[in-house]
Amino acid sequence: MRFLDQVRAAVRKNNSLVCVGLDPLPEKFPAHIQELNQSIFEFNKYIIDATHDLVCAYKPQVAHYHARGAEDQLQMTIEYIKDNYPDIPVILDSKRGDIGSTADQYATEAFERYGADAVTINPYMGIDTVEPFTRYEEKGTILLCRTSNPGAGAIQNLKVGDQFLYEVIAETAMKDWNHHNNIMLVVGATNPDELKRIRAITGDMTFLVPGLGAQGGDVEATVKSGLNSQGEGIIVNSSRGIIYAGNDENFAEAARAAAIELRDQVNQYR
Ligand SMILES: O=C(O)c1cc(=O)[nH]c(=O)n1[C@@H]1O[C@H](COP(=O)(O)O)[C@@H](O)[C@H]1O
Repeated sequence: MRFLDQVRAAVRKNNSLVCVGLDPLPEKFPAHIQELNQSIFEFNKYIIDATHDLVCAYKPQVAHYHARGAEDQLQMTIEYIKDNYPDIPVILDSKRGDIGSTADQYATEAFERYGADAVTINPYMGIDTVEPFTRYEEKGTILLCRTSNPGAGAIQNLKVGDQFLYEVIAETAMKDWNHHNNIMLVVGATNPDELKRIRAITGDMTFLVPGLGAQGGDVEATVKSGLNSQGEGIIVNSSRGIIYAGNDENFAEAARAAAIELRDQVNQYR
């Protein structure tokens, strides 16, 4: 099934636009999890089991695994989701971007080695660096457009003629690059005005929207600015706000409660 169809089906099945970010930091795990072999995988398993009926996607962020030499646990996490909750798509957050021949390898890594359903990439090197990903027609390619971090505006809000640079990215992605209808954009929840402008440019395109929870994005402004004409079109990510909601024996229940709260807040404004 195509990534966008997988997301749409999961959104409807779970009545949720929430994506849980799997950004493991072992030092933040509860003590009884820290003691386990393969603690990253064990932690993720609890979080996934506790939230799978509340989400439309999971998003493991690769640096959290690579930094600890835990690629095997990333692979096991993705396999666990595929084996147990095959309706929930997996977005590999790797923000790759490189010349075509290298991008080929990154696409192989994301889609063949890890079996991800979608991947985040940096589009600033141009179409030849994006195509190795979009060529996988069933998979999703999610381009950084207007990111959530504090320094983003200094570059992404530069004026190019009478447009902002992030608007050029959005328009180019939609009009010139989206031959297989499998491109999406990252638009941070910390910038509802930009979210609204990008929605106006891109019709019903789907956005990955990180920045709620730990980064302080406003749920109401995000949802109202980001929804498409179907009352969908945003995959709202929270990582730390959900997975570290508790840090004792009941951490999985706390994560579940945080995911329910975010799902319900988002749905309130749909
Ligand atoms: O591509 C991303 O996922 C991403 C883009 C962006 O603009 N901002 C952003 O925070 N992210 C990622 O989204 C997650 C946000 O985590 P929390 O702030 O803990 O919810 C992290 O994995 C970030 O790497």
